[in-house]
Amino acid sequence: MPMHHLGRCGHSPHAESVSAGTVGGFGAVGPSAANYGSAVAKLRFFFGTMGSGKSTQALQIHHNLRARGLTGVLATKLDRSGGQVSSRLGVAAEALEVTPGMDLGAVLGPDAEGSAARAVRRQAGGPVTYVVADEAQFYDETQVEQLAHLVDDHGVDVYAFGLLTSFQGRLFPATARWLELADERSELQVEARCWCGARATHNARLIDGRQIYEGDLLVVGDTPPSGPDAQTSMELDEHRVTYELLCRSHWVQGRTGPDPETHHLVRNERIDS
Ligand SMILES: Nc1ncnc2c1ncn2[C@@H]1O[C@H](COP(=O)(O)OP(=O)(O)O)[C@@H](O)[C@H]1O
Ligand SMILES: Cc1cn([C@H]2C[C@H](O)[C@@H](COP(=O)(O)O)O2)c(=O)[nH]c1=O
Repeated sequence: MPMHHLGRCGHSPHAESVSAGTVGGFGAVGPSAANYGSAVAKLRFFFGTMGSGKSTQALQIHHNLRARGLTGVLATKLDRSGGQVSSRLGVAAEALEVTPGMDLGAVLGPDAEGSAARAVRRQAGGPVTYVVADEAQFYDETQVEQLAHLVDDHGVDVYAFGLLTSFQGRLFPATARWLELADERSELQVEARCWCGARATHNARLIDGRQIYEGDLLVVGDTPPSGPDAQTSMELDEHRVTYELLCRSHWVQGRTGPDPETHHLVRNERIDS
């Protein structure tokens, strides 16, 4: 029997499924009577900086599951290339575009009805038994909870890939929710590097080449070398937005490169205040 058909105690998760909407909710303390889905399925959260290989690994996992005949979807939200998961290694694949407020239980669940659910099942090649979710930091917190319900109630395996912290050095709200709910949390093993050679732990946002610490949380953009010249480089109010990977020390200092003249501190008062 394929792995995804085994529920807890060997029961089929589909036979004992309970609609996501009926579960007590994550605010409730202690296990819910309805939480008796698959013992095998897990909510996995993989995190790293930009350029740490998240999309590459998401594509690999989806490819390997598909290659063994498992039916599931690749999903993304606000990917740079729109409607697909794209890796800087050059691989890309069509993906379900998760939009704000989209009810993932209603779209991905085994009992889901309607044209969106049918389209998803067509893309999955059958009932959704796994979800590979890229750009997971952009999901609504409610959507993270909906995916956790799919794991517990329907035995759907979820593999989520996202950033830990924003350009402000704070957890994304969705990331906090992934960390709170995940069965497994893993840091990506490919070490992105700061210009100084240390492991990059922070994502800096640069406006016209200068690091900033305040602004909108979500601004789709890219890292050099593709960033500055790429079509995907983001223009915001006629300013060029790029991202740079830095070690904590250089992120705090606002030092985005070796030359103190051109890679100088712009404002570090935010972190001290
Ligand atoms: N030409 C290349 N040769 C080998 N690896 C590359 C090349 N270009 C990019 N990469 C790898 O791709 C990684 C970025 O992968 P990607 O999946 O796009 O990252 P993320 O989704 O985390 O932003 C880089 O850390 C680097 O290891
Ligand atoms: C740090 C940070 C990043 N973003 C955006 C920029 C990119 O579009 C994505 C991350 O993509 P990747 O696949 O991990 O390279 O997130 C943002 O909106 N806000 C931020 O603080």
